[in-house]
Amino acid sequence: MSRPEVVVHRDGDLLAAATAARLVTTLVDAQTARGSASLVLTGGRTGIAVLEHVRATPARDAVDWTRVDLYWGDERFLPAGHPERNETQAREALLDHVPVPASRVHVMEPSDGRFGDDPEAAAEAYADVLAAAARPEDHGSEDHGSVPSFDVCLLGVGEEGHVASIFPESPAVLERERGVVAVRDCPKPPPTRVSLTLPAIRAAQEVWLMTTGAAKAAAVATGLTGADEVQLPAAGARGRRRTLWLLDPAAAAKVPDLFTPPLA
Ligand SMILES: O=C(O)[C@H](O)[C@@H](O)[C@H](O)[C@H](O)COP(=O)(O)O
Repeated sequence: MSRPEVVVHRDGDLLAAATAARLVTTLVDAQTARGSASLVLTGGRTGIAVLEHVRATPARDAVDWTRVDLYWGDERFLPAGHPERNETQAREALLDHVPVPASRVHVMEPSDGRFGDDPEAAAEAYADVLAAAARPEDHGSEDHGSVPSFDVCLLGVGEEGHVASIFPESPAVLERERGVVAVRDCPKPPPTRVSLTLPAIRAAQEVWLMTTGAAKAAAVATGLTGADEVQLPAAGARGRRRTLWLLDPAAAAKVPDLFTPPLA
């Protein structure tokens, strides 16, 4: 597992633009090396802003969108097309604007989908989707079920240190075997969600935690300086090859000097 690195961008808009540029380059590199690329999307303001910037940059055409597999780190368990679904927001921000084939957009089931109002069944179905995409060489040291070694996993960070829908001291953060779980009574609305677990996130080659604003500063500093993942799930979100915290100055304000390189 990789050691976290920190990049501090001058403001939130620049962070989203620079992360979009980083993402385009990383997807191109993965396609050059392997023929296709895989990306885990996140909900939240920063994650969606990054997708809007990808859409706006002419460099997005350097990516062969017909050879990108898209997954979600978590989904708000709502009816299909609901404006609060992470899928709906990602489609509007980017996916409706690039030629990604429907067969490569791996959504978590909505609450009016194949399994109706049963988030546990939706989670199990998503675990099957991931298992079908995993290759033998993707198996890592953790027993997370079978999960592809995603090229990049994007994550937002909550004020109390949640990532995806993995909240402090919740059943999801304690999960060691399954790669996907249903989440109930989630403190951030809506209360019912489906989420990857930390072991599944750690199957990714690169994990990018993106956040802005003073409200996140304590969680960021604690997450970077040795917190227990059960108390602060972001601390346990690491990539196999790279773990990047992409911050604005307000979110980075409490990070010890050692971690904060000059503004980018
Ligand atoms: O579906 C969601 O709500 C998320 O995936 C969640 O984990 C989000 O990324 C964080 O809460 C940060 O959200 P902001 O970027 O809006 O602060």
